[in-house]
Amino acid sequence: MSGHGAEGSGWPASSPAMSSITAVGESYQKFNPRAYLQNNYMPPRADFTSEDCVVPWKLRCLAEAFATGEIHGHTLIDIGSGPTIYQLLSACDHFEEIIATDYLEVNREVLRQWVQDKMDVFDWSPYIKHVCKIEGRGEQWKEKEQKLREKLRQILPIDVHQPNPVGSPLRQLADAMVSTFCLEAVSPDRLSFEQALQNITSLLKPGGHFLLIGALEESFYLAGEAKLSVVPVSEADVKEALTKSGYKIHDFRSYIMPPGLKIGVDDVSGVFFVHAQKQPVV
Ligand SMILES: Nc1ncnc2c1ncn2[C@@H]1O[C@@H](CSCCNC[C@@H]2Cc3ccc([N+](=O)[O-])cc3CN2)[C@@H](O)[C@H]1O
Repeated sequence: MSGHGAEGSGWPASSPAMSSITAVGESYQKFNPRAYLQNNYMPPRADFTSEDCVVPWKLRCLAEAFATGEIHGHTLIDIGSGPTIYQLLSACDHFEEIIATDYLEVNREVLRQWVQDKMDVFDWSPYIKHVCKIEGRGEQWKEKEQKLREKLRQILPIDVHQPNPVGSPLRQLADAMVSTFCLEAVSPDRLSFEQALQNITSLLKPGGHFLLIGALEESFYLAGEAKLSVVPVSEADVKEALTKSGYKIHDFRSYIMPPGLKIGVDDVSGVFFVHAQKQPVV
C-alpha cells in the first residue's frame, strides 16, 4: 500500500490538494536511502564529540523524554521511519513491541536488513554507544542493539495522507507514537500537514504520548537524485497543528542549525522536538 489513490483520502480525486499529494508521492520514487543517510546521519551532522551537534541533541531529547518514566506501554509506532532506527533507541526499554512504518519499500527493506543483521547495512553502533552513555545505566551497546532488533516486530507500509494511514485500523491503538522529519517533508502545504497529523493521531490511544521531531523552515532536501519539497513550518505552526489535533504539549524545544551544519543537503533552519499527549475526548 503506497499509492496516493484518491480513494478514501478525504480529498476529491481531481482536487488541487489531491494532485499535489500525488505529486509528492511521485517525487519520492527517486529517494535514495544511502544518500539520505550519508547527508544526515554521518559527520558533520553526526558528530558525537560535541553535545552541541544536531544528532546528539536529538538523541538527548528522546532519552530525556523516556527517562521521565511517563512514556511506556505495550506498543509504540514510528511514523515515516525512513531508513533510520536511531529514533527508537531510547524507546526500546519501555515497550514490548515496536512498529516501524514507511511509504517506500526501499526504506522498509533497509530496516528489515538491519533487523536481520545482514551485511552492508548502515553502522548505527556510534548512535547505540552514545545513547547507552547518555542514558547512564551502563547498558552494553550490543545488548541495546539486540533488544531493539527483538522488539522491532512489524515494518509496515504507511501513507499519512490516508485517514487509515496503515491501510486498516491497528488491531489495538498504539500506546505511544514517534515521528521524525516526516510530516513536513511529505505535505505540500500547511493544511495537508495538519490533516496528516490528524490522520496519524487516529493510530494513538487517548492519553497516549507522542514524540515529534521535525525541520523548522525547511523548503527542500536532497536524497541522491531526488530533490524533495518540504512545507516550511515554524514553532507556532507546529504548536497550532498539535493543539488542533487534540494534544497537550508537555515539552517543546528548538535547535538552531549552526552554519557549519548547513551543508547544502537542505535549507533547514533548525530542528524542533515536542513531547505531546493525546487528550481524551470528553
Ligand atoms: N505519504 C507518506 N506517508 C508516510 N511517509 C511518507 C510519505 N511519503 C514519503 N514518506 C516517507 O517519509 C520520508 C521520511 S524522511 C524525511 C526527511 N525530512 C527532511 C530531512 C531530514 C533531516 C534529518 C536530519 C536533520 N538534521 O539536521 O539532523 C535535518 C533534516 C532535514 N531534512 C521518507 O522516509 C519517505 O519514504
